Amino acid sequence: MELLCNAPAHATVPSRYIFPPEKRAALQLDNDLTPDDITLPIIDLHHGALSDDRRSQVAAEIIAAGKEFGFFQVVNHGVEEDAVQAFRDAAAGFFALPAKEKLPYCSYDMSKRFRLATSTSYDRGETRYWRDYVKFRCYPPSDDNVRCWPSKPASFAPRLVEYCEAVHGLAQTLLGLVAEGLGLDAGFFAGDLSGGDTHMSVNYYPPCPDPSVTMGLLAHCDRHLLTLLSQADVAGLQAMHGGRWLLVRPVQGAFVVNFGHQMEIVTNGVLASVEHRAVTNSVAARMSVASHVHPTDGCLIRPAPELVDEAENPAQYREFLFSEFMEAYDAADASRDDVLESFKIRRD
Ligand SMILES: O=C(O)CCC(=O)C(=O)O
Ligand SMILES: [Fe+2]
Repeated sequence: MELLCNAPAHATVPSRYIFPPEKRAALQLDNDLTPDDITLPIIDLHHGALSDDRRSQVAAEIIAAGKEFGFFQVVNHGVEEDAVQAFRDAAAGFFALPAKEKLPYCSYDMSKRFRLATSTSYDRGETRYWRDYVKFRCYPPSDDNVRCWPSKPASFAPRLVEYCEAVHGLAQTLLGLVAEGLGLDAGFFAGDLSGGDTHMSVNYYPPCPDPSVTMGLLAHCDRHLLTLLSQADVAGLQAMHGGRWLLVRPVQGAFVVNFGHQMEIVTNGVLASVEHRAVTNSVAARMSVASHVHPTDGCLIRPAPELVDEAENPAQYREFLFSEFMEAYDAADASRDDVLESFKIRRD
């Protein structure tokens, strides 16, 4: 496997990474057209010390941000900056290992519990994406999960456990606030809907000599319930908003939060799963650490009856098991419209 992280710094872009002009990102970082008056909401969680009044205000902010953008950032979220940095350092250390140490992990087999790969396994064409990544189950630290994690660097596993414990707590806090903001029971998302193993993607985008001809990560929606992403201080993530790509500007210490397809379906379309992608830059390596909160495989997914009204607001999606959705997503190569098609209820 030809990993970008094994190559010396690139002086030029090899042709297999050059997208045809019509498929390039019209909006690049170097040519940032994102209007200053549209910025993603930054929501202050007050370190979890929320009085009842403040709680309902924060819950309302989250729902408003979710409806308008499907994306927001959280600060003062209670996850220690040291824990974030320590895991980021360990993950960067993994990509920096000698090629032969990483070789045993290289795989496009999606059933592997820890795998390292490049570009994407959603093959929508020949051109490669300027990205290496690892994907694995990061929480809970069960024996089945832990034994698949790399032993090098030695800090990887212990720092991962600390990071994921903290991020799990934050995810549950956010889900409680989402439920409250929607008028659901505070524990609505706490059972099977968020009870599957959390999956992590660590995406590594080395500096690219010509960002205008490459893409970091294809446009996609996340397939699960909720994503919490650390991008540190290097920009590259863009979210679709009003028909154009909006740059998710790095905010010191923040987590970027977005909703996956399951949230869109369970809320009957109120909190949409929004398309996003990553672009490259020529100056700095970028690493994003995405924690994906999953339902259990056997979880029955359906629009929440509390949010459905057969006369005024009928269910837009049929019932299904989460495992069925996972298969459909892979079969549709992560395309938003294609994957949702088979779960939508037709009314014409
Ligand atoms: O690199 C990024 O910021 C985007 C990562 C992402 O969308 C994902 O891992 O699902
Ligand atoms: Fe994503």
